[in-house]
Amino acid sequence: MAFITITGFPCSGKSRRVGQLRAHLEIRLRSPVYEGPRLKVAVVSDDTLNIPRSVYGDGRAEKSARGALFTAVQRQMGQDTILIVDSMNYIKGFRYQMYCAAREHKLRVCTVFVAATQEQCKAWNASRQDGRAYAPETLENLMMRYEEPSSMVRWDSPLFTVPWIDEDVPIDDIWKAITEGNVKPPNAGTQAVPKAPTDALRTLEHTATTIVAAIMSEQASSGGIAGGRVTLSLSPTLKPTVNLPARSLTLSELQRLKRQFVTVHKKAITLGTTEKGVVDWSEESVAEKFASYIEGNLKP
Ligand SMILES: Nc1ncnc2c1ncn2[C@@H]1O[C@H](COP(=O)(O)OP(=O)(O)OP(=O)(O)O)[C@@H](O)[C@H]1O
Repeated sequence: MAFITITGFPCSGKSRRVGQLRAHLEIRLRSPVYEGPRLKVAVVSDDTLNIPRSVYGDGRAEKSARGALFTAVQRQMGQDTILIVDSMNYIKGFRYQMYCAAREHKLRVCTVFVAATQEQCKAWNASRQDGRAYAPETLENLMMRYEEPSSMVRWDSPLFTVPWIDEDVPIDDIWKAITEGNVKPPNAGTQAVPKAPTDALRTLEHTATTIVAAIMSEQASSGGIAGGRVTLSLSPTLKPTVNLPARSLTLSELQRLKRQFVTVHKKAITLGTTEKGVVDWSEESVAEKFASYIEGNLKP
């Protein structure tokens, strides 16, 4: 039914906010005036998966913890659940990956940004009594790497920011987003017949490569800066549009985005989300996904 992504600095009070949010949601779902479907509220977090904070000091362990979180999130997504993912979710690409999974499950989505100053997080971390404190250098490092959400990109929106001084979460707005918000279709085009994973992987790689080449050629033919809304003519029938910054783009930055994009989706394909029959790995859909990924990740 709905998927709520929590994001924020380490030790910024995310779990505390999730506690407030969960309590509000349960009260509303039990209220006699609630006439919607029967729903349960579920939370997936580092703690529900027994992931210790120490993984954030070790790249490989962190990566595998993120994989475990994503698998658990995918398993618990469903029409009968309001699922909250209570973790830092500090990587844009990871939030995007979960957003795509939510779309595939036809869920309403929203993001809650738990905002606290670095000093506040450090102070809370230092006085933490639950045995879950971060090592000070890990805390520092995570704050540096943190990629703030933006209401301008599809996968973070609608975005609700809860400053640390606020008493409570903006439950009315969140409730509206998850009960009345738009359910985005898995893709903009037609619902395609699911493809075999090998086909999907080929299309993914090939379409992204073609888009990178098309952007470079568009840029060359417009004198070095394409800028603005650009239509890419990939084939007579496939002409996605993409919004580009008004500056010269380098091949290596586009290739880096391509590699990130392919990695994120490769995971989704090999994890078997294609088998649910609702995922479209057609060229049109991949082109649309990659165009929006580029828009959200290119530096202005
Ligand atoms: N508003 C607040 N006032 C006082 N203490 C707070 C507040 N918010 C959080 N804390 C304290 O900060 C610590 C971390 O809180 P919490 O577990 O909610 O943060 P978190 O962001 O979920 O942490 P983590 O990054 O480890 O998941 C706890 O000891 C908690 O008591």
